[in-house]
Amino acid sequence: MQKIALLGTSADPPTCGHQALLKGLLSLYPQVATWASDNPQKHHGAPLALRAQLLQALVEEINDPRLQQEQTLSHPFTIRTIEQATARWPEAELVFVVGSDLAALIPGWKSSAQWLSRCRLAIAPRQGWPLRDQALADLKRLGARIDLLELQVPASASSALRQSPEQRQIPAAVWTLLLEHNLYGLFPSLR
Ligand SMILES: Nc1ncnc2c1ncn2[C@@H]1O[C@H](COP(=O)(O)OP(=O)(O)OP(=O)(O)O)[C@@H](O)[C@H]1O
Ligand SMILES: O=C(O)c1ccc[n+]([C@@H]2O[C@H](COP(=O)([O-])O)[C@@H](O)[C@H]2O)c1
Repeated sequence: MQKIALLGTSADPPTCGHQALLKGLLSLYPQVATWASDNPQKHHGAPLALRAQLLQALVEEINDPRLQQEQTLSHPFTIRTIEQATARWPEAELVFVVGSDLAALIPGWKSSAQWLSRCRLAIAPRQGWPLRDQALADLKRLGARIDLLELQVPASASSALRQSPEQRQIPAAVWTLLLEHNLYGLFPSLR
């Protein structure tokens, strides 16, 4: 069965961390799908349609035919995303990817045991967020089948960049759009 890695992101904004993660996934999986979504536990800095555009710019910059932006998978709740992905690729083995910062939170997500039974869960290391044995044990108790990914991803975080945008931590094509739309207070005098 062909594996498809699925990476949902708030893309608020996409960072060099997302870029490295997507490229790393392309080195591990034959196909990678990404989308911008709302996170039910967060307030976002830009509207979803604009965040989807930012992510599209990153996907185009990476420019690999095995990477696609699948906005149809976008839903705040992963259970719905997995249902959509199963309908989209009924023959594939789905691999839902998260950074290690989310590992301990997944048991609190809507219907997590239900969607974990329908895909594999891949966890990428996130600097500053060591994967705790307790988090792994809790996920396994819920039935998760887990892949621990050996990837090097820079420590960039969208929340920090919303507070203080830093060009070297944002992919070039995304930066161009941030300037164009004056996002995240890049030009305070125009706010
Ligand atoms: N630098 C990074 N290293 C590893 N994983 C990352 C990194 N940045 C994002 N991810 C992962 O990518 C997915 C999407 O992350 P998201 O778009 O929420 O970015 P974020 O930087 O965590 O945002 P925020 O700072 O606003 O919480 C999550 O699974 C997250 O763990
Ligand atoms: O299903 C949930 O309850 C749930 C709670 C928080 C986040 N998610 C999903 O997890 C993915 C990563 O979210 P984020 O905000 O870290 O980019 C994204 O696809 C969200 O829709 C899902």
